[in-house]
Amino acid sequence: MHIKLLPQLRLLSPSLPAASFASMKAGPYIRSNGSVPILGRMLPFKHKFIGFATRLNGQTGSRSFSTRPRPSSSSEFSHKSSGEVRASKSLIEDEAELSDWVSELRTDSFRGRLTSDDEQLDADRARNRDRSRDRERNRGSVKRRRENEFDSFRGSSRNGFRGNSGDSFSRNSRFSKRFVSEEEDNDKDKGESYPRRKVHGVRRESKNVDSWKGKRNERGLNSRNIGNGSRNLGRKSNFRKEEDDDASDFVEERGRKDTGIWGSFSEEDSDIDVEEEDDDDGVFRKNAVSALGLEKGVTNSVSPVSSPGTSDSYLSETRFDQCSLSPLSLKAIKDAGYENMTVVQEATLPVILKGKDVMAKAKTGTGKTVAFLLPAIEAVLKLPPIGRDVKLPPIYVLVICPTRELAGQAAAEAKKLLKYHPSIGVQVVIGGTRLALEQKRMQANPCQILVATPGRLKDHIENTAGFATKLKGLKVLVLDEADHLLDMGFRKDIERIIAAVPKQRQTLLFSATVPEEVRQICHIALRRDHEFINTVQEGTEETHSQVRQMHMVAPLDNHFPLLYVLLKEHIADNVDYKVLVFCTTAMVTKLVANLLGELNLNIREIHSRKPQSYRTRVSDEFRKSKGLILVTSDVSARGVDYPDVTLVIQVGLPADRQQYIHRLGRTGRKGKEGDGILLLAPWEEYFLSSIKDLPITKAPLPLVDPDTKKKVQRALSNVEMKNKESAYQAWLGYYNSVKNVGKDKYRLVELANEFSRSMGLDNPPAIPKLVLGKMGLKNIPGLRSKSLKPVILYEHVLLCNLKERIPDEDYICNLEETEMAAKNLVNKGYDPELIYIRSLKPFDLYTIGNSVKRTHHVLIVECMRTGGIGVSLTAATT
Ligand SMILES: Nc1ncnc2c1ncn2[C@@H]1O[C@H](COP(=O)(O)OP(=O)(O)OP(=O)(O)O)[C@@H](O)[C@H]1O
Repeated sequence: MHIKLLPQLRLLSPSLPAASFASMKAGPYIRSNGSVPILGRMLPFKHKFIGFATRLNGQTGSRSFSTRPRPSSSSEFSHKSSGEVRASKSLIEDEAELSDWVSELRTDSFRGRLTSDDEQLDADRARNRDRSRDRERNRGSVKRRRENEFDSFRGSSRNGFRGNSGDSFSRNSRFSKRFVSEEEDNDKDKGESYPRRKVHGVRRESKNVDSWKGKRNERGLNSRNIGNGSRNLGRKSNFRKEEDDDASDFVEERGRKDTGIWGSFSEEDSDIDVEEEDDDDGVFRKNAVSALGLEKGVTNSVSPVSSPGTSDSYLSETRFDQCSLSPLSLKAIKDAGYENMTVVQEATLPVILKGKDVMAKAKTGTGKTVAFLLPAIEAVLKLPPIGRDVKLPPIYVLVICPTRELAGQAAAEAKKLLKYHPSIGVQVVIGGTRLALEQKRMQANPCQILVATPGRLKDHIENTAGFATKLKGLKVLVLDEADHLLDMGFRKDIERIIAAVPKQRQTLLFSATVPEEVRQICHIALRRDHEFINTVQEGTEETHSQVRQMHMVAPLDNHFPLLYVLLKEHIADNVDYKVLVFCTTAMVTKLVANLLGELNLNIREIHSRKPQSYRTRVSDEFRKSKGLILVTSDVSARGVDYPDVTLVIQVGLPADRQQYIHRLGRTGRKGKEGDGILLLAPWEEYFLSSIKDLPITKAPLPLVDPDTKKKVQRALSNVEMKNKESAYQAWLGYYNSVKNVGKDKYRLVELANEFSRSMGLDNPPAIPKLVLGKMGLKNIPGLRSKSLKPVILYEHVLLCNLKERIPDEDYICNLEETEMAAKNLVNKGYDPELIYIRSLKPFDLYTIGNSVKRTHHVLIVECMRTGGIGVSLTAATT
């Protein structure tokens, strides 16, 4: 059920059609302490306030709270065997943007001390030293004996290793290894550490790199030639495979049959001996059809590009001007400073220009955005101009990105490429901004290309007049970070969006990771004859070999001091340091940022609970800066292109293997060097099995001296109690959703309380009963619970000067923040039925209601301008 707040409908209750409220139950009459008099004073008319708490039959219970992407209902997560949890889209990740200051819930504040464990720390150090020594002994041929791996890691940065990496990459790019030969794969199967290849080129230019590579070789991992390989110059060796497809509802809707086309095409298929064929676009492909014995019923092609998977080179030898692009596009490309195509661009451009659907996989930071934007722009250029009399000019290209930052970035790249095509307009629609503003902007400006986040796009489809009609002219649909968008968290929105665009269209799916599950369901979006262009050779690393990856395992209560030491060490070694610290949830991010700020590090923080304007500002600043640390949740995990990031630290479990790879991919972009550290607690170590094919090595823990420990303790005691409480609750919610940890609730609570102690708290903070219920943690020993009161959110237009006169339990927001505040409160465990919004603008309230209803099912809105009475908006759309 979807109730619109039309101006005429402002007066609720008796006059509303009974059917509209059939599923609602009148809630308690809510009086807010003191709020009515204040509002009454502000308004020249008599003010009444009636609240209607509505309840959606059966839905309340099913909407479980989680700090993780979306609720903990088991159906909404797909668990991987290794214990990974494929996180669904978070309420807080992108759709639920939350006002920072609104999170100031009153709580009993108490500060504790940091419990440290020197003995454990020392034991860890000793163990790691031993392990390190063993490794050293085994190494034998390593020229420079290192005191320990951590020092070596630091040393490599000191030696200026990073400096010339970019060059080495462009020099060696070529068509590195395009295809793994049988010989190489056999080597791999035998566990040989270094594939023998008939290749030319440089292995590594830096000694440090060599030493790292040596380490990898010892581990039997895929150390490889870098930036070189068999030079099939001017050629591309792909192979093609087609197979039978089954029907799928969605594809039938699009008028074609499709199936889990990837299902039977395993990664080992790339070992198949193939025969080369010259394609008409000048691209050599290796046709695997006959070799695969799949001639019958073959429907799609899979084209691992032969070289890039084994090369860390991101540039190909092909120049943009060798491709049939419009002269004005070429001019813009030149202005952007791009001359040669990147490998993924070279591989995909000819295929996309031919109009084919493409799913492309290419490593992080290798130019996928241009790879899909450029041919999409060319497609628009080929279309006949729209007559002036057309009232609703179509949107031709729709790019969907999972986060706002990414959407903004893609739009900026599109604008660069459109520099000399002024008649083609790019617009962005993302959450956290006013729907009405976006509506106006789209009306007033050309919008042939639209970049959007899924939730807001769905909002426009449902609520913006004429928008659905404009989408009917769509020619190209792009899903950036496609695996994430097709994951459970976004799936419903994406399906709804796909249903709203024409079946006859070109679809492009791009990502650095394409797990098997996504291959199975990509037919939701793609045509049966699409091509899978994989520039990451199957069976080889999905990460860049010039990024050194390490993990450290330490008890939870050592994590904060260790993080501090790691950052200090890195800063000391890198004048131009630029670090990303990934935390598990938004509230943990906030806590860590507070702590590091207290420790006088140059910190910025970004997560979904920050207002969009703040996020944009911080993101822009970090892009341009050096000497800065960005503490972040997963809003920065994918796609965000921050140049020259020197170190990525991941604290705690990443949501899954893909997320680990994407987070790590914020460094090592465009062939640059970088470092990655994963900091885990001992009980999180199991995660390593899901990334065991990646060249990640265990590093001994750096020394944390007693002074440093005390310093961190002091800093922790300065962090506000409410931040610790929020972090504790968020931490509990996150790990509760992680199958391996959350399955044993008793153990989970023990660990959460360990986390609480690591923040310096003697007693764990109390958690709202409602939240505990939703997390399935009622009556688990070790938890403390509390009840919550109703809350009223005030739109601040008239009340901003009266903040101090508003009772404590109420909040003042501007209009965007009202929505965020509501979500924030729900995330904190407030019952949505006890959240009330007061505002003066019926239209905007309508907008808020419709946005919020996606995730929260009840908001009660009071329309005072007309002296109206409360109107209930419900989240139910069915
Ligand atoms: N042909 C090119 N030559 C040089 N630089 C390029 C070229 N194409 C793109 N770039 C630059 O490469 C950088 C990385 O590009 P982009 O962000 O599209 O990578 P990506 O593959 O999408 O990464 P991720 O997987 O993290 O999303 C950007 O700064 C972009 O401007």
